[in-house]
Amino acid sequence: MNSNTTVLLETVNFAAEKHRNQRRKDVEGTPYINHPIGVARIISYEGGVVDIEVLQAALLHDTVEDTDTSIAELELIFGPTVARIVQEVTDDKTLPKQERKRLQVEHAPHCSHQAKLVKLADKLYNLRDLNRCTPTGWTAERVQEYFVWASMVVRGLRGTHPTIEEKLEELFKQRGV
Ligand SMILES: Nc1nc2c(ncn2[C@@H]2O[C@H](COP(=O)(O)OP(=O)(O)O)[C@@H](OP(=O)(O)OP(=O)(O)O)[C@H]2O)c(=O)[nH]1
Repeated sequence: MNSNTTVLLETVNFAAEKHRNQRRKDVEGTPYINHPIGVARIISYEGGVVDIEVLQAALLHDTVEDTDTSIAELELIFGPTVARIVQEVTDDKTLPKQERKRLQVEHAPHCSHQAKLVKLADKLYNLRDLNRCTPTGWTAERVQEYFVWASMVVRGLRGTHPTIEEKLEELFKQRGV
């Protein structure tokens, strides 16, 4: 087995352990790990990106925001580049939600190319998921607001990956955003 395969399996296993007890907000309670795996798959399969550190960061992108994982732990296990990309896509959960959302729009254009790829794929996955089913407790208005906000973040990520951006633009168009 080549070493990239080993590295990716180590990474997905780490993420699965960390997200072990978390579920998505859909009615079926889909295991949370489906999301980071799906984000990495968009970058790899749909985007044709082979940068292993981007794929690792995609698999790990919610571990710091949503579990007990620290950036230092990621740096120790996966190295400084992966840890830095995850840091760039991690929201500060101590801030009020509206402030977090505002900061994502503000920071998007200043992210590294690698972090922009993860952000684009994260948004594409979540928007497709919203089209698939409405999370528990969400109104149609809240879904529409998420589309509008995501379009503002994606605007700041333009010029990163034409194919993934086209797929996002198609979803925004369908929603009249
Ligand atoms: N569409 C969808 N999203 C779900 C589901 N379960 C969990 N989520 C997560 O919910 C977040 C969006 O919900 P919000 O209410 O806007 O944000 P919040 O959870 O941070 O408060 C996204 O996480 P995030 O890391 O905050 O991403 P982002 O909003 O920063 O892009 C998304 O990954 C689901 O079943 N469907």
